[in-house]
Amino acid sequence: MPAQTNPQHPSGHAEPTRIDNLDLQHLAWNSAEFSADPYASFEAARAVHPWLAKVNGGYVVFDLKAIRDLLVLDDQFRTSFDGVIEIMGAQDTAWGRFAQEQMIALPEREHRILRDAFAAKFTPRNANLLRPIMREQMQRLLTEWASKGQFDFEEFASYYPVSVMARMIGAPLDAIPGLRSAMEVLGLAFSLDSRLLPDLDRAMAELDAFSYQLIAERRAKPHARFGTEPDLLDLLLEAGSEHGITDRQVADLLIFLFVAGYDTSKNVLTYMIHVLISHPQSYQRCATDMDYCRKVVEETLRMFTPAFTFRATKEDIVYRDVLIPKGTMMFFALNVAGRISSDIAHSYDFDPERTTKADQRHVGFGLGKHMCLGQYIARAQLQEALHLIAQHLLQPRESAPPGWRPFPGNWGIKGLPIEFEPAVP
Ligand code: HEM
Repeated sequence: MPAQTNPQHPSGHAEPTRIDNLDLQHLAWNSAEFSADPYASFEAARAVHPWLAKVNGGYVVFDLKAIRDLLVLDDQFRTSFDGVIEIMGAQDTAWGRFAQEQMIALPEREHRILRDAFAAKFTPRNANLLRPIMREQMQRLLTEWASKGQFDFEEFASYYPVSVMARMIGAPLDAIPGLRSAMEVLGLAFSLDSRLLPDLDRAMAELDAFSYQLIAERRAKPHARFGTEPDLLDLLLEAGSEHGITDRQVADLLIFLFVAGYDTSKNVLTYMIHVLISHPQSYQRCATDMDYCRKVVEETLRMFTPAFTFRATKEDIVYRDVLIPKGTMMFFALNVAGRISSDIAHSYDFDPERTTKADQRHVGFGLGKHMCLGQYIARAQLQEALHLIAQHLLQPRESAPPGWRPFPGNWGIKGLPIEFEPAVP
């Protein structure tokens, strides 16, 4: 990144200020108040510095442009879960092993081998081929739930990503409740509460047994579940054999796909309905206009995404006029960047028809070499779900105010009780 020109300095360039010498707002983000409204605190931080604040253990970048500039510097950052494992005291546990060996945490070379092996299976085309499965699973859920006239939308939404993923890899449908419970436990891991460790380890043991059994059965009978057409598990096993990837790694990838797609998709879907309830005309249009559903999904992801991410600097970095020394932990607040942005007009307004320049695109799926592998699947899932939900749950309204999940972690709505008129079949 070029340093800024500074007419006060003899060289004509700004002398960068070390990040630890900056006057920054400290964000205490581990509180219920913060989770319910992080925007007020980030706006207060922005009044002190345009793109940086301080948090326990490091610094947080919250401005969209700064995130877009920094998160692509793959050679200068490394993903680091060491701190998380230490805080949790999870060094020799099943969850600790998984957290350190999951795809996103792997050292550069191992990550590249896995990513290169599997990326070709996660194309927009392959995601589109999965749309019938997505529609079928959402239709099943609606048939079961819609006649109730009221339910907790978050609970309803939680069955969708896990059942789509189960179908994508040909897992038996009776595995879904167990998988969902395991995901609920694992989703809490990044709230960094070490009392959760025994539960995390139990969930890992169940997921391990499930994945190894599925792999063994599939090896014995390739393409077993859907006749002659390979499903996602067939494709992953095929890619794994070609690239010499072990069963341990394939099992970890399966678990990672469930984990990566569960809370994220559920929380975006829940937030999307929360927003649409206060935009009834948009909601109605989603029932008939699939292209509009696409726009609503993108606008929702700009306004809200559950994920934030973190990296440690591998070397000194100078960005704008700030020196970030080697070994600094940087958090990237993807989840608020679409609103806390000086570049986006009326950033707090929900406007699916807004025009967005390329350098203002949301970062809900991250950027750089770890950018979400499942992004096309996630988008297709959300679009298909929204289209069907808007057809079946008419005039939804909230019957109680929603709660909020912890902010650092998989943030989002915790409980969204709604009432609605079921569509007459
Ligand atoms: C709306 C739903 C989703 C959101 C918001 C989301 C968000 C993200 C983000 C922000 C990252 C990058 C993390 C980082 O850089 O540290 C990521 C990575 C990843 N996601 Fe997603 N995700 C979603 C759904 C999915 C689904 C459905 C799948 C699987 C089918 C998936 C698979 C992955 C994988 C494998 C990675 C790691 C890629 C790598 O390390 O190379 N995600 N996701």
